Amino acid sequence: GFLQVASPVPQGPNKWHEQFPIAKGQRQSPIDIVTSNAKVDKALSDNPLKVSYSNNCCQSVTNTGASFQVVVDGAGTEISGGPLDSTYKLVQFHAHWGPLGGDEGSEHTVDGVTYPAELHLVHWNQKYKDVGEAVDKPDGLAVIGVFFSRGKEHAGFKPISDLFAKVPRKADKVDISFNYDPACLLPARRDYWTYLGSLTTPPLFESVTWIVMKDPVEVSAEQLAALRNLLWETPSGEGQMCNNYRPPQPLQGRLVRST
Ligand SMILES: CNS(=O)(=O)c1c(F)c(F)c(SCCO)c(F)c1F
Ligand SMILES: [Zn+2]
Repeated sequence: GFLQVASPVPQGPNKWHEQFPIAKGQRQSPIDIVTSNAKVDKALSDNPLKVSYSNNCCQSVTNTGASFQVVVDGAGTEISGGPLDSTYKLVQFHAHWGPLGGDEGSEHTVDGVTYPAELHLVHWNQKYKDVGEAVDKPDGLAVIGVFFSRGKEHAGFKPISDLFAKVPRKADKVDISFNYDPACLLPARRDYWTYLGSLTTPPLFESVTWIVMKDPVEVSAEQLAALRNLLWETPSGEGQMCNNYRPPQPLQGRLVRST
């Protein structure tokens, strides 16, 4: 369960509204993506999503106490096009996952189907001076979500998943000394669903243009298990970090568009 700094007992997602009323807002995330209700929007293909990351942008991996976070030096890590009206820069990526060996763990679901984990590549709108200014603006952030399915090892994710054992505790941090291009984590087919939503962890700001890739990428059972080398505080003391996902929230009449 999630930790709320204010109270000694961990407050799960169904209690967040007490401290963050926006939890019951009109554009909360994640959602269940009902594929038959998604509307193909030609404008998305007419102006394709452009992902141009550099391969020396990743600086370090840290344990945030809620996930791992690969911190990125935003230089040359831009996305634009598709649903975006401006250029956004990558600031970090992290993931959400479920219990050992289980099939739940993703935040978004597709026609009710869950995946064992979901990667989030977080970008901020360059019209703002920094991510701190962007984080609570309606067009402040763009998050690319990538579903992880259990299968063959993901060679591109291995250099990162091998680092989790080096950051077992909150605030542990290890530098990334090798070249790494986060674009290797994207599926080959770049089709996606997009909708207006929010952060999925407190403060739950309604500031995210979501871009959820349709195709999952395969990672091995061992790579999913490596996520549990990360530890966090549980009611009975330190334990394996898992189930750090928020379940789907009411769509509130929003339109989900599709390429
Ligand atoms: C989408 N996943 S999330 O809500 O859990 C999430 C997160 F965990 C982050 F740390 C950040 S960084 C914000 C400025 O630092 C973020 F934008 C997020 F959207
Ligand atoms: Zn996330």
